Amino acid sequence: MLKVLEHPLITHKLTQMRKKETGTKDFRQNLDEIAGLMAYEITRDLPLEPVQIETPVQTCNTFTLGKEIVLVPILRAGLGMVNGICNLIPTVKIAHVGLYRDEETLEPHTYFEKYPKTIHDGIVMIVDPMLATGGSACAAIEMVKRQGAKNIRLVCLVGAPEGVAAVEKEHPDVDIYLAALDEKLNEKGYIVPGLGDAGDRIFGTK
Ligand SMILES: O=P(O)(O)OC[C@H]1O[C@H](OP(=O)(O)OP(=O)(O)O)[C@H](O)[C@@H]1O
Ligand SMILES: O=c1cc[nH]c(=O)[nH]1
Ligand SMILES: [Mg+2]
Repeated sequence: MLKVLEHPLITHKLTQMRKKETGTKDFRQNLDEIAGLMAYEITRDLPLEPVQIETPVQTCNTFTLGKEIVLVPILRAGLGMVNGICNLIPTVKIAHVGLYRDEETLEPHTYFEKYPKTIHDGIVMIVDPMLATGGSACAAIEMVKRQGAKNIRLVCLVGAPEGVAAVEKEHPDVDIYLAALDEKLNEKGYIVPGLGDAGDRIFGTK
């Protein structure tokens, strides 16, 4: 399932990020804010479990979140989405998946992985601003599946049709959430119109 989260605040903030003159500080801040807004939409269907509590007035039958949520940022750029989501769901556990895309072959390479023990039982949200060829996302999904994860959502800011198709083909069980579905990839594998290299813009490495 692909869902493009169309919301005026998300669109406005993404436009600020796309502008080439936007510097590191504003790029990071807008990414942070969009990640929070996306998390609000994506968590609408989270399972709740019944609890009985005491209010100052009387006994109350109500609900709390029933499942642990595991956030999986794909390093580096995915780190830029962690704070915004943590602000909304402070109890999330955080895994880390280190992947970089070879600039020539566009193939993903793994350099780090670390997971909470309960990942197999949680609702897993893999986050990365960019879904280009889909190679990195598919590799991250395979990595969390190897840890036993079953309930997996992929949350990206900007996606290319090629990346969406790759994830849908290899992992039809994974729901994909985007803030925008762009036109295509260029000859270097960059998303068009896109926003450039997300990692470099977040961390100021270019
Ligand atoms: O869909 P794909 O074709 O795999 O491309 C997308 C990946 O490329 C970027 O990471 P990059 O390799 O630049 O690493 P970085 O986050 O460390 O900059 C981006 O953050 C994704 O992880
Ligand atoms: O457009 C793109 C494609 C891959 N990675 C990025 O950071 N940007
Ligand atoms: Mg990069």
